[in-house]
Amino acid sequence: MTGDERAPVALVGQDLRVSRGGVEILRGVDLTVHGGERLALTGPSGSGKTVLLSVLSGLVLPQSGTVLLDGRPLAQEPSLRRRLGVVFQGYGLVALLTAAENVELPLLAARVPAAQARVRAYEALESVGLADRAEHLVEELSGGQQQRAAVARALAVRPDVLLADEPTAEQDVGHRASTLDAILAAANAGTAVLLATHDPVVAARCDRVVHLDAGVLR
Ligand SMILES: Nc1ncnc2c1ncn2[C@@H]1O[C@H](COP(=O)(O)OP(=O)(O)OP(=O)(O)O)[C@@H](O)[C@H]1O
Repeated sequence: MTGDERAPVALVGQDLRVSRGGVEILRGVDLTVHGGERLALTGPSGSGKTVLLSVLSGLVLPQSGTVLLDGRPLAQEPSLRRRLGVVFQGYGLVALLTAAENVELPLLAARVPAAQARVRAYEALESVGLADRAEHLVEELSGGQQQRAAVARALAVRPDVLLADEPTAEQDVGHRASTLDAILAAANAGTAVLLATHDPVVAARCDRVVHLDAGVLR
């Protein structure tokens, strides 16, 4: 035991439906990602991958359907969202904080002691090759570095579920491989990993691939 293993739990989406402006974006999606599993979500641009990840993360409420984490409904228990790590396309980093401070934020919110939060932040930044930029402000980082900082922030919380939208899209080939290694390694500790991707290299490294087509999962 490394001390990081945890009982794997599943994230389940049941009959998820989302409409915007009269257009159906998700048309009854059922999806389960199991603890320890690496699942790739593919599909053409506009097929609904980002919307599906937003719903599964609890950030967007579906018109109907349910998201369950460990059998409990996310919509009714918002605190469950602390057990999720998310990497979205805008990254959501705080520009006037350093990379390390950004990674520490959710740890401090989870009442991890400050010294421990710092160690975990550096470990996570190291895992995505960003330790040498840890003390730089986000606004001083390149787009690809910001993306890796967002990945580090999601990994540092040791989430039950990691939801990531194109988490290596801004990386060169070398950093794509190492960032993907760090993300996929989370599954070894029991994290359920769900990656939306257009990249066949990323999909090929996952255990399972599901395909979204015009809001329907195939
Ligand atoms: N807030 C919104 N209002 C209206 N339409 C939306 C909204 N958000 C998303 N959409 C539409 O929903 C569809 C799915 O969008 P989404 O971003 O989930 O696609 P995607 O599969 O992630 O695409 P990409 O691969 O290009 O990132 C698109 O047609 C998009 O225009």
